Amino acid sequence: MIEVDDLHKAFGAVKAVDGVSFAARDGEITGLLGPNGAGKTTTLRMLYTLMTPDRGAVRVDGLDAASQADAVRRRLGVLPDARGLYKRLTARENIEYFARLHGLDAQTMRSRCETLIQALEMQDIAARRSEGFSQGQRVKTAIARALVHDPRNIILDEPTNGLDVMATRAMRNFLRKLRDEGRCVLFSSHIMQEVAALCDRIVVIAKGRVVAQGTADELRAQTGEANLEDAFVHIIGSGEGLAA
Ligand SMILES: Nc1ncnc2c1ncn2[C@@H]1O[C@H](COP(=O)(O)OP(=O)(O)OP(=O)(O)O)[C@@H](O)[C@H]1O
Repeated sequence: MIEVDDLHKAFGAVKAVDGVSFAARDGEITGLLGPNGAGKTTTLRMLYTLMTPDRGAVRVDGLDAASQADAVRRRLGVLPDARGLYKRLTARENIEYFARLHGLDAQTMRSRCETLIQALEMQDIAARRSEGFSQGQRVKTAIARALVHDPRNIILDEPTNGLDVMATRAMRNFLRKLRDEGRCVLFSSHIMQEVAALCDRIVVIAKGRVVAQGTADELRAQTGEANLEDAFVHIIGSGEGLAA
């Protein structure tokens, strides 16, 4: 469970995040949807303790991210916006390296790696050096790496960015599987169809503020629009920046 209470972050005169509050629950996929520059990445960075908020609080499974940052990090698996891999290492070695950083013993490390390689269908790339990997192969490796310590809460910044149709479908199924295991899955996207297809709850963010939140049905009901695309346009005030 991730709880966000009145987060603020400014860069000089730019108020990137201006009072964001929401909760992402266990056993649900929560989508943070907003146009380019809305403040999604900045919000997520504060959630996974990379950035300190100017104001506000984040709690993960009830733990405060500011005062208990290490415990919070252990409970989080993060796919950040930059998916840097160690290019001299194979996919498996990239994953194992993170397992060691998390202090996993050798047997747990091997079994977690194997489970993730199977679940993400990475058998063909596991022994390949990651230099030259396609975008989809890079994302898979980065996700496996993020989940190696079996976290209860998973944060993904635009996980399907740059993926083709098949890879996007596979990613959606994988996120549903994590949800069905009872985990808390939170991801950002500027693609409304993506969020509509996948999310149990949607948090719509624009200009650093939450402008609506709820299930797809609730958002449609709040706006009086028959379809979700029209509801988003209604909420945000324009369709600009919400790519199809
Ligand atoms: N490190 C930074 N320094 C200065 N301004 C920043 C920084 N990070 C973000 N911003 C600004 O904060 C605002 C929100 O950016 P953010 O990256 O959080 O948006 P986003 O919703 O993730 O957008 P996108 O969909 O384009 O990735 C933007 O105006 C951006 O230019």
